[in-house]
Amino acid sequence: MSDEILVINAGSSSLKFSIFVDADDTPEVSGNIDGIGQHQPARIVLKDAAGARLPTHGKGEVADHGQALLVAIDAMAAHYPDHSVKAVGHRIVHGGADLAEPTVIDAPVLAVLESLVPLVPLHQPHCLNGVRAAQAAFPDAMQVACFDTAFHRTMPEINQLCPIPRRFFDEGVRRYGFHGLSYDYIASALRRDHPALAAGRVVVAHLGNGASLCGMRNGRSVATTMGFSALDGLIMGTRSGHLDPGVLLHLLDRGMDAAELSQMLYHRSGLLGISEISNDMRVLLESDDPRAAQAVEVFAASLTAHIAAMAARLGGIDALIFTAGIGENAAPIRARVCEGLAWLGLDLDAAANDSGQERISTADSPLAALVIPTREDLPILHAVRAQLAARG
Ligand SMILES: Nc1ncnc2c1ncn2[C@@H]1O[C@H](COP(=O)(O)OP(=O)(O)O)[C@@H](O)[C@H]1O
Ligand SMILES: CC(=O)OP(=O)(O)O
Ligand SMILES: [Mg+2]
Repeated sequence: MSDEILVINAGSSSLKFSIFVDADDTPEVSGNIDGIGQHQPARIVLKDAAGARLPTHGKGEVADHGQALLVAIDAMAAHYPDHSVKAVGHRIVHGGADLAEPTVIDAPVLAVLESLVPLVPLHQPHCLNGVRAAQAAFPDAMQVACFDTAFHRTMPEINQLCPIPRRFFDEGVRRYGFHGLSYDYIASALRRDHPALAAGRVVVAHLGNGASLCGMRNGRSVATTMGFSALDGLIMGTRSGHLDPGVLLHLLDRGMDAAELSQMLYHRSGLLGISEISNDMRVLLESDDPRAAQAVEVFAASLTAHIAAMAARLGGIDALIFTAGIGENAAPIRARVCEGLAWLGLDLDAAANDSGQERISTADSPLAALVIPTREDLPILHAVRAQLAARG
């Protein structure tokens, strides 16, 4: 019998999990359950410590993130029967204005997290379903919340203000920013492997289903493209990103209500909305439909423009980092963006980009471009270990 730490990352329609046994950072078993609540069979991928695929048995629909956690626990138990989970670390998308440090979840903390559901309706309910399912499955385990908003608490107030009447800021309508666990990991990987770049002006592009940029100086967040909600900034798989607010007024005026608008902006916009084919970048890159090509073009152009704007906020840029599903895997997207930033001093090494190297800019490129796979589970794991150590 051994003591394990389970790390859970509940996304909008996926649940990623990793189970750690030893003192190192390699999970014994990790998995991704995708397609949750989509009224179709979920996709379950399990891997062992060496990254090799493990067989899975689940083929049915997975209705919500609570059920997904049970699927994950079953899958884990099948491959690793002798387990006793000592602590569970959760990615919680929103910590609000008050919660930033990793926090042990008790009833009052859970109530605060519940109160933030209206701010991130696509994410926070799933995170909390995961917490409740983990509490039920492991009643004696410590549950620790780690927040996506926390990394951005260092942003100066001018980058947290929305340009609407100031009183709304005091009511909580402010730019919080998300994907902070990913940015936290990238900042630490840069400090470890590229200390000179880490000390400089860096733009990190987290390009998954949700996508955002973080502008960092000396490894700390200065500005980010997601704001009050996870809708702002870059064009995403099914979310609009930045949008003329006049469009929303027009649609409200035409009789759309808030629920319909929300459904459209979160689930039917972005790459899916423009292409009418898919939210999945792989599908769009392989398609020969002109609408797919247009969606890819709009995505890349918007991304390039936002990176340039972020560089201006930082007063210049020393490194551009690509991460998450699209950033790590979509070489054609990286190529378009890097070529569009040649005027900023980015000299792409096309062969390095196509062959999956870490550095994709030439050796003497003034602006360095790197691909660094993200590990959102690691800041959570380290926070859980610290909480366990603090409690003896
Ligand atoms: N080989 C690939 N080429 C292009 N896009 C890819 C590739 N692999 C994954 N992706 C894209 O990555 C996205 C999912 O990224 P991921 O970081 O797993 O998202 P999330 O954590 O938000 O669910 C999808 O849009 C998918 O199409
Ligand atoms: C906050 C957010 O957009 O998360 P994800 O990319 O996991 O959807
Ligand atoms: Mg994600």
